Amino acid sequence: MTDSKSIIEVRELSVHFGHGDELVKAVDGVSFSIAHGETLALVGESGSGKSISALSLTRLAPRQAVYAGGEVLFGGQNMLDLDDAELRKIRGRQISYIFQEPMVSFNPVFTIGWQIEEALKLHRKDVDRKSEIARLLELVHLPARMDRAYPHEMSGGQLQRCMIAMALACSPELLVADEPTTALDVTVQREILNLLKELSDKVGLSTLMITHNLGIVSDLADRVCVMQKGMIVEEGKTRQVLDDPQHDYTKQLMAAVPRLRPKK
Ligand SMILES: Nc1ncnc2c1ncn2[C@@H]1O[C@H](COP(=O)(O)OP(=O)(O)OP(=O)(O)O)[C@@H](O)[C@H]1O
Repeated sequence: MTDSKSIIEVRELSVHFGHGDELVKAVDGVSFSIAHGETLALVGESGSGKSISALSLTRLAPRQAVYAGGEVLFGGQNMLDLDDAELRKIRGRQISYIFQEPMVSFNPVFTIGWQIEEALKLHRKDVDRKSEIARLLELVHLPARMDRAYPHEMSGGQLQRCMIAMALACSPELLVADEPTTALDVTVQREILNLLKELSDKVGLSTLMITHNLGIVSDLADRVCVMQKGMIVEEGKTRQVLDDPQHDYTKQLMAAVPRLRPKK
């Protein structure tokens, strides 16, 4: 069981690829938990195991991955023990993902409204779908008429808003956002981050945010786990980790952030 404050608890998770000389310990004994309404950031350089950790929460890591040990406790069950049918009920409905590239997450031949409606049909048969689509678009600050637009008619920022609306369509308990703004230009990034912050306050969503951007961590995360080579090397409240990093690797990440203002 998870402790009562945690929505999800990852214990000693290990995920490997390959074997023998080619064994890659993508995730190597990782433990973390996320409380209700909390935003936890996983940070670390490329290849440190952030995405594989996040995908493993619902056993979505690539087919070749071997879940070599540990547990992912959610709703009193170990996700790694569930069968595909049980996992499908949780994915999208209780745990939703948003990814870096919104364009690849939408089907180009259907309108945005149609695609949100399909998510509602699948998971929330009880709602009035038309008004729910309008409510979701409004939640992400898009006009309701955007439901008739096709993905190619939207800007990158608008599409990422739609992606968030779609992720929220099933009122998930946990949102996993994997580099959600990396593909966007800087001003649009800021708008999307503000929206995610607003939603986490308004909807009380728990969020796992994956990023290599410490600016995002500073603005959005309550707590942060720093990953290096598949392991968590430092963990703590965001301010504490950013203001007083203990591990050399965290210090290096901090030093790599470009400064706009010269140090006094
Ligand atoms: N399909 C795969 N086959 C083999 N190895 C893989 C596969 N997917 C990921 N890996 C390896 O697992 C390790 C962790 O990858 P992961 O994508 O989790 O890193 P990351 O920290 O999210 O990096 P990035 O920020 O670049 O996405 C890397 O060494 C990567 O090469």
